[in-house]
Amino acid sequence: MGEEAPEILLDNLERNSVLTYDSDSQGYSSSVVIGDKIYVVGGSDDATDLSISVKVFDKLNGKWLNPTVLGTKPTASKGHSAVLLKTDRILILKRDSSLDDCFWFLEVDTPFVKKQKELLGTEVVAWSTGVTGDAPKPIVISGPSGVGKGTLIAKLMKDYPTTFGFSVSHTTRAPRVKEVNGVHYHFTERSVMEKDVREGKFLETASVHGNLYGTSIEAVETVTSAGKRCILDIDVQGARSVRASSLEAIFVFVCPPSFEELEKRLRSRGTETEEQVQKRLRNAKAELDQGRCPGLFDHILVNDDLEKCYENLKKLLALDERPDASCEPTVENFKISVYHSVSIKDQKVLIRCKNNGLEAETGSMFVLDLSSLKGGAPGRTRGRYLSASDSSKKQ
Ligand SMILES: Nc1ncnc2c1ncn2[C@@H]1O[C@H](COP(=O)(O)OP(=O)(O)OP(=O)(O)O)[C@@H](O)[C@H]1O
Ligand SMILES: Nc1nc2c(ncn2[C@@H]2O[C@H](COP(=O)(O)O)[C@@H](O)[C@H]2O)c(=O)[nH]1
Repeated sequence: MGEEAPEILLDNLERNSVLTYDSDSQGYSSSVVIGDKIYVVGGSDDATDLSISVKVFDKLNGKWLNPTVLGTKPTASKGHSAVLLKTDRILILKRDSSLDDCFWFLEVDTPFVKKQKELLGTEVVAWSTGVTGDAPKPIVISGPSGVGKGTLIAKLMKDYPTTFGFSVSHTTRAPRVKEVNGVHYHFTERSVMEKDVREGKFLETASVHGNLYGTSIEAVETVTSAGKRCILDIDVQGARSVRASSLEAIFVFVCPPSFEELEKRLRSRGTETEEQVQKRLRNAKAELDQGRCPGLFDHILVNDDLEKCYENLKKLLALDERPDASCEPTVENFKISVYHSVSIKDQKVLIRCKNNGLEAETGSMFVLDLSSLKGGAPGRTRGRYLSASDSSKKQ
């Protein structure tokens, strides 16, 4: 496309959103105007790129900006529609896709994207996929080293392997004897991890006991894409960063019954040198103070008797559990056809699918309720409630 402004051919939608045919790349793209920028979604020049591409044209200086694209990208489709929602995100409706792959949100100015723009110093956009219902929130488990976080999480994962999934962190620390790369951690060189941090691949990072640790956006997405509830084992600094992010989670702080017992557990684990044990115990004092800071953690658990603590953890997770997404009604035979139109009215996106281009009266209409949407990048956009009207069955 060179330095030319995107050519807007067909104004088929309200609110600055149009579908275009991009003759250079032989693919459909849509252009959405927000302020001084035009977001061109799709129509990649790169034949090897199997995902929907994003380009940004700056109207002020007449230049194309190459944005950093965060999150899992949607795979390319045979076409899509784009609808501007407020001024911070664009809804992309993929044609001929299953319900689970049809609704995507391209965030262009949400709080998460704004923060990443600041951090990276580049233009940033972030993808988030829409999921039905109020999927259960991720669980952040923090507490001083040796308190038993890993032990409690291992029990949960063993008892509920299809419900919970562990967010595998990155760390620059050396692996312990029984630790497996990719299972317990992604063991990484500091320079590699720092580069990934600069490229915006991390939800949070912290320097803990002299090493760098971090949760990548991909680690969380891998778990949620498998339909599981994500568990993060991170330190208090990490919990604070996640709290400040747009990832809505439940925060649990695990305390030892006493400092002496914590020291005993840490030593009996036998994985650290004396010098490292001393460092971890020093840090534990500060962590215990911060853990009690009001507003950071939703629940505090004392891990005295392991079985009792585990029972309490399970109770609080059940308490916070939202109705299972699979209980949400679903639309039968949902598919966005070639001939469709999209409009917004009263917080609702109306999608009219016609059987062909001529018969205006036949086909189906689907309604997406915008008022129930929450969350978003770096997680999923939850609360995607869709209903069908006229010839389509009601959910
Ligand atoms: N309630 C408990 N009573 C006695 N020992 C326990 C209890 N919970 C855990 N432990 C033991 O304490 C040691 C430390 O536990 P664990 O490795 O799970 O801690 P952690 O909080 O994950 O530590 P780190 O943050 O360093 O990874 C382990 O040897 C574990 O078996
Ligand atoms: N902020 C983050 N903290 C993390 C992450 N992964 C683990 N941790 C915390 O580090 C300490 C030490 O862990 P260890 O395995 O070396 O004993 C512990 O408190 C973990 O909770 C992370 O991704 N981010």
